[in-house]
Amino acid sequence: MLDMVMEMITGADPYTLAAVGASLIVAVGIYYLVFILGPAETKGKSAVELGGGSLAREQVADNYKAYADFFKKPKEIENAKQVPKLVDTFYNLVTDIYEWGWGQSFHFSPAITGKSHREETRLHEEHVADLLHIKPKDKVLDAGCGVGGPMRAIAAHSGANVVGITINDYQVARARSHNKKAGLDNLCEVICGDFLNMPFTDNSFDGAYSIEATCHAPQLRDVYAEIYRVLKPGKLYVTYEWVTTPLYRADNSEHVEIIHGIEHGDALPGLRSYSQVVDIAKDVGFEVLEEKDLALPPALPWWKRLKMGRIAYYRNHVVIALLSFLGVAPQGVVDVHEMLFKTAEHLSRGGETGIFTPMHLLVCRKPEIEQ
Ligand SMILES: C=C(CC[C@@H](C)[C@H]1CC[C@H]2C3=CC[C@H]4[C@H](C)[C@@H](O)CC[C@]4(C)[C@H]3CC[C@]12C)C(C)C
Ligand SMILES: C[S@@+](CC[C@H](N)C(=O)[O-])C[C@H]1O[C@@H](n2cnc3c(N)ncnc32)[C@H](O)[C@@H]1O
Repeated sequence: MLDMVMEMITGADPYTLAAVGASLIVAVGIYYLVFILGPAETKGKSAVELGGGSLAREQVADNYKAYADFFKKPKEIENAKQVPKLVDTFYNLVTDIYEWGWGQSFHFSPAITGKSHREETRLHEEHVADLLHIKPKDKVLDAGCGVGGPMRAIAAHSGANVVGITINDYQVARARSHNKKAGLDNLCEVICGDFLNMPFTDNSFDGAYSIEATCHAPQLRDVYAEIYRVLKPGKLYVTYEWVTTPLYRADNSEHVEIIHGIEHGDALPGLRSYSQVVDIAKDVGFEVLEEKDLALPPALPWWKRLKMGRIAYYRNHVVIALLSFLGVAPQGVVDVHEMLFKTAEHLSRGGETGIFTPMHLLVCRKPEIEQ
C-alpha cells in the first residue's frame, strides 16, 4: 500500500502534487476547526450535529424569521397568548448551539477565582437545593428545566426526586437522554408542558425552583400563581430571576438599547424590574423570606466568561458558516448564531453597567395557612 502511495507521489507532476498537498491542508484545517478545536465547551454535541431542535432542517430559516419578527418590539407584543409558542420556536433554534457552546446548564453563575465554569455552575445550582432544604424522597419541581443540567446537580446533591417541565419537546428528549447517561433517571423526570398551566395537582410538591426561566412568561403573575398552587403549604420556592436593577434608567437611551437587545436575543416579552418580581410574588400569596441580587460584589462578574469567549464565538461563526455553506448545517443557523453573538454583547454590557442581573434571588414560602 505504502509502495503504491510512494509511487503515485514520486510519479506525479509537481502541479498535481501541489494540488493534493493543498487539499490535504484544507481538509486537515476543517477537521481541526470542527472536531478538535471545537466550541468554547463541548458537551455531548459536535458542530456537525447542530440543527433546529424538533424542526425539520428546511423549516429553520422561516422559523428564525418568524421568531425575530415577533420579538422585534418585546414591550409591545400584542398577542401575549402566542409567547409560549414563540419561546418554543426559540428553543428549537438555540438548544443545540447552547449545548455546543455553553454546556447543559442554560444559565449564568457568579465567577469564582480558581474555579472552572463547570464548578461555578454546579455551586450555583447546589445553592438552590440548600436554600430549599430538600432531602431524599422529597418531590421537587423545576419550572423551565432546559436540558436538565440543574436538575441533575440538584438531584445528585440532595437525593430528592426532581420533576422538570419545559415547553420544548426537543429539550425533553435531550434531558431524558442526559439523565439516563448520568445514571440519574431514577431521580429525574421530565415532561413537556406549559408552566403557565401545569398538569400537576394542587399541593403536590415539597419544593419548587426556577432558574432563569420565568422571564419568558408574558405575565409573571401566572407562572408564580401556578407554582404556588402546586406547592404544599409551608414549602419553599427558590428562583433566580432576570431583572433590571435599581441602576436602570428608562430615560437613558443606552440603557434602553441594552435591555431591548437582551429581550430580542433571548425571547423575553419585556424584562421586569427587581421590585416588580418581589411585588408579584407577594401578590400571589407567597411570603418572601429572602431577596438578593447574587451578582453584586463581593461576587465576581457573571458576564466574565461571556466576554472572554468572544474569540471563540468568532471561530464558532466561521465553523457554522462553513457547515451551512457545505449543506451540513441547515440554512438559518448562521442567522441564529449571529443573533446570539449580538445578545452576548448586550448581556455583557448589561452586566458591566450594572443595570441588569440574571440572578436576582427570591426565596418564597407558601404559608401554612393560606391568607
Ligand atoms: C437564561 C437564558 C439563557 C442564558 C445563557 C445560557 C445564554 C444567553 C446567551 C447565550 C450565548 C450567547 C453567545 C453564544 C456564542 C455566540 C456561540 O458561539 C456559543 C454559544 C453562546 C455562548 C450562547 C450560549 C448560551 C448563552 C450564554 C435566556 C434565554 C432567558
Ligand atoms: C434559559 S432556559 C433555563 C433552563 C434551565 N433552568 C437551566 O438553567 O438550564 C429557560 C427554560 O424555560 C423554559 N420555558 C420557557 N417558557 C416556558 C413555558 N411557558 N412553559 C414551560 N417551560 C418554559 C424553556 O423551554 C427553557 O427550558
